[in-house]
Amino acid sequence: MQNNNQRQPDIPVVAGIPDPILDGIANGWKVRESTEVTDGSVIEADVIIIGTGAGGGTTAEILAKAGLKVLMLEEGPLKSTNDFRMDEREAYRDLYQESAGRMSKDGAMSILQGRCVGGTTVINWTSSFRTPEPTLDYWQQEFGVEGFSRAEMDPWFEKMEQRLNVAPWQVQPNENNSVLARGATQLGIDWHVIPRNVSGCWNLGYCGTGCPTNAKQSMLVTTIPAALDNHSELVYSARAERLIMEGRKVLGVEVTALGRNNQPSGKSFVAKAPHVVMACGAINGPALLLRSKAPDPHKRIGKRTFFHPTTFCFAEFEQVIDPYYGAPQSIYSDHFQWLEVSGKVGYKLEVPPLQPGLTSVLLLGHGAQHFEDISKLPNLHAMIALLRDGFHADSEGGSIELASDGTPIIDYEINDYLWDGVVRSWLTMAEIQFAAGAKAVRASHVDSPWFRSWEEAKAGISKLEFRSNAFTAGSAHCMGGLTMGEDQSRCLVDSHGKYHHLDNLYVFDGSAFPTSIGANPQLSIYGMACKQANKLLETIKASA
Ligand SMILES: Cc1cc2nc3c(=O)[nH]c(=O)nc-3n(C[C@H](O)[C@H](O)[C@H](O)COP(=O)(O)OP(=O)(O)OC[C@H]3O[C@@H](n4cnc5c(N)ncnc54)[C@H](O)[C@@H]3O)c2cc1C
Repeated sequence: MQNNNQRQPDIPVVAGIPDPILDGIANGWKVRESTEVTDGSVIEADVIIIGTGAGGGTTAEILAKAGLKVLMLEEGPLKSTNDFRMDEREAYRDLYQESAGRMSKDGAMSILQGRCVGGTTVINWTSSFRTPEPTLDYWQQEFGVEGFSRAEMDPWFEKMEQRLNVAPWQVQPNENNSVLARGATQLGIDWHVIPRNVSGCWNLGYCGTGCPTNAKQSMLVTTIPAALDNHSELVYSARAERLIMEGRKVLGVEVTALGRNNQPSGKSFVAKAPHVVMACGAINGPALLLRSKAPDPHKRIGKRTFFHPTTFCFAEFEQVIDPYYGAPQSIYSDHFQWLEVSGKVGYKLEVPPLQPGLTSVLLLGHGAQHFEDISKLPNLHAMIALLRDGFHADSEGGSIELASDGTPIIDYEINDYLWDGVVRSWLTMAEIQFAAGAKAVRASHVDSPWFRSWEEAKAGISKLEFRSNAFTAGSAHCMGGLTMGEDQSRCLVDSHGKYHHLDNLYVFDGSAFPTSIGANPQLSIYGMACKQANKLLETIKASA
């Protein structure tokens, strides 16, 4: 057991760890920064993969190992082991979309998403869940998705779990996570240990700033090196600007070479291949298709974009929590998740890591009160509830539009249906925190005081008013926008991930989900991409 009154020692800067990317480049991998590609030139390949995150990395390894010449295009920079210094400021600037400042159009939801080689897998918190069965069933019933039953998907999940070393976390949870387990046990709420995709994890807690020890089995240290070992090519800081199309065929991709500060360098090139896989994730995937004016007879591009809108509840404890150290998410509860599949919104309970920069934003407020709140950080705990959006007529998701410069605008509203879930989740979290021994609890709403007892919180939280921008609704789970299913009037890609209205375009990433997942999405994407990339491989072989 951890002694809560004993502070953990300062963690030294991690040094002397091998850097697989630098080693690979030294050994002759084909890796170029986009500005090294000759302006106006054409790169040819068997398959182009746009984006190198969960979907892109998985696909690249499978196709490259089968002997195909794969070209990976990634808009973000290439950063690796030696660049990851557990420094929030550097990480948000270098590894996140819009330097971690991505927001919904009304400013009410903060959206964290990756932008680097390896995508969001480089900065995620390693929780690894298979797609819940009710979600798979719902997709089949509502969208005609085929081949995604529990029995059909499990072998693909198992394959990726083995590839990425997914296993329940064996180490004692940190105090931040223990609060959830303790409070839930007190109240008879069931909880479980989270499986993580790590190998030899040092338990540092800074997964969100890039793993400095290569323990996190992100695409950066697993599938991308495997693809590069098998004669693939990677061009980074390379933004797919537009698809080049003729009739029902994609001929190639216009690529903008990004230079300093992620801005266009003035150079561009074209990539050509008989098959193009989009794996640039939700938000940016739909934006690419909108910029390209891709065929969309039913105006579905960007529609049904989901986020697991996430609510926060903070608690102050007498004992030290040190919420920034240790595996970020190791305990969860689905007690309130599946009470009704498509009725009132369900939610998953987890515990986020509280690095100081992130926490100062999430805590809301300003001035002396904010200073006082953030000063309590070593004794603070936070719990999150991830609302399962997309399973109800009043939860149709957001939509993606284009700004005048072609960048995505995210229109997503917290409506009455979701607000009901927001309030219920705050009540649940506050009750668990008090049951675990919290001395004060605060919902992440500007009008919420620090409540001193569960009775006070119960009365106070129910009175908090809905106002856009008055409370924290964050998201680290961007999903949907290019709905998968066989009903072409509602869906854009078929159950194999092929775009319905083009013959050689595929979407293998989280944007294809017809709803949110109801669990952290990475393993759903790995399993789905693994299945779909193998199917694509069969198709390519059959047509050779
Ligand atoms: C802080 C944080 C913590 C998280 N924790 C977890 C967790 O614990 N468990 C879990 O399951 N999930 C977690 N997630 C989410 C999970 O990592 C993502 O859902 C998943 O990686 C998405 O996979 P993807 O393939 O759809 O897209 P991504 O992994 O985001 O990859 C898309 C890639 O495409 C690139 N790209 C975009 N547009 C273009 C373009 N036009 N041209 C070229 N490249 C482009 C992007 O830069 C990016 O690298 C977390 C996310 C965040 C932000």
